[in-house]
Amino acid sequence: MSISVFAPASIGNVSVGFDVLGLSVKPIDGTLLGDVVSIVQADKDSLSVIGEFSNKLPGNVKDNIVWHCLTLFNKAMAQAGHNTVKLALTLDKRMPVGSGLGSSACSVVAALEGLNQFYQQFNNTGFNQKKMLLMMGEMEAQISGSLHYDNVAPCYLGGMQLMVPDANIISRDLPQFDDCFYVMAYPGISVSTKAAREVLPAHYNRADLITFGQNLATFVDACHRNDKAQAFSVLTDVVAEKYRQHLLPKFIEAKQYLVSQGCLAVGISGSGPTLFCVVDDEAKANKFAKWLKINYLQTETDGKNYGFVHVCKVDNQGACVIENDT
Ligand SMILES: Nc1ncnc2c1ncn2[C@@H]1O[C@H](COP(=O)(O)OP(=O)(O)OP(=O)(O)O)[C@@H](O)[C@H]1O
Ligand SMILES: N[C@@H](CCO)C(=O)O
Repeated sequence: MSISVFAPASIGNVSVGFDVLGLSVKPIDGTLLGDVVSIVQADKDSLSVIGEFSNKLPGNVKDNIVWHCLTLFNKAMAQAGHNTVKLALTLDKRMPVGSGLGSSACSVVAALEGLNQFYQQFNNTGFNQKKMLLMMGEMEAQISGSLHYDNVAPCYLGGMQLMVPDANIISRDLPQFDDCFYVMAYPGISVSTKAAREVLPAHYNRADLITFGQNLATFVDACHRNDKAQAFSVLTDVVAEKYRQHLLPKFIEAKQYLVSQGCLAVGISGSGPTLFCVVDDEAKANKFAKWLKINYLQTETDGKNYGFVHVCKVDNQGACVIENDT
């Protein structure tokens, strides 16, 4: 028996909800923007890493977050009194590391959901959604140095997710705007989440605190009322963007251009360097994607260009089984 699970890219923060809001996205051309983990029963536990961005990961597979997911999952199964078997895992690392697209979250979600789906079919065991989210949060915290669900929750559940301070709920699905396009521009350079958190101030002034609360509350209210104009008029980040934008070459110029051309909003996806731009017109989305390809992509220190631009919509499905051979 073998199973493959895909976990999609996501926009952490969505500008107004630092650490508490996230949106899952999928390219409209059908590209699989996310990681895939495949699992098959074997004589011993193993992990192989393949894919375009596999060479950016630790050389020792035991340092790969997917291996840690297997260890954590097996421990939880033992604690619950469930049997486990030896497994061969393959990670297809399709997501660039340190991209702001929730790359580690994609690996964590694909691995844990893959294991859960495997055991549900293998011996009718496994865990509920809440336990799964808790394990995903624990793995994401281990890798990025702080507990935040704004990538793992949308990646796992799909749609737009608002993290709530209630351990019994963790994440709430927010209504979002089906006619919107999210142009995602990954410039091809890496920004570590840890480093991008270290540049943030430890304290914020009262004016920023009030603006933050007002923007997030207005955005959530507008989503519930399906008021697109109001929602995107307040999509402004006073917590991270001004402190991080110097880590993103050409971000300020790109934002200025896109805003001048009438997009609904522009922001940093997660901790960057990916830029996201929201529009409700496909022709405009394609035009901006073309512009970003020419003007936002960078050359890495090895002289190569790893960047890409995708026109996306919201991925309402989240993690899903893409192959199931029983
Ligand atoms: N399967 C994996 N996927 C991604 N990163 C991994 C994985 N396994 C180990 N790592 C390590 O975890 C760290 C991830 O760093 P970081 O949190 O900055 O990246 P990220 O999750 O890709 O960022 P982002 O959420 O902005 O896309 C890197 O040092 C990377 O080598
Ligand atoms: N909310 C996190 C997302 C990291 O991808 C941050 O901005 O640091």
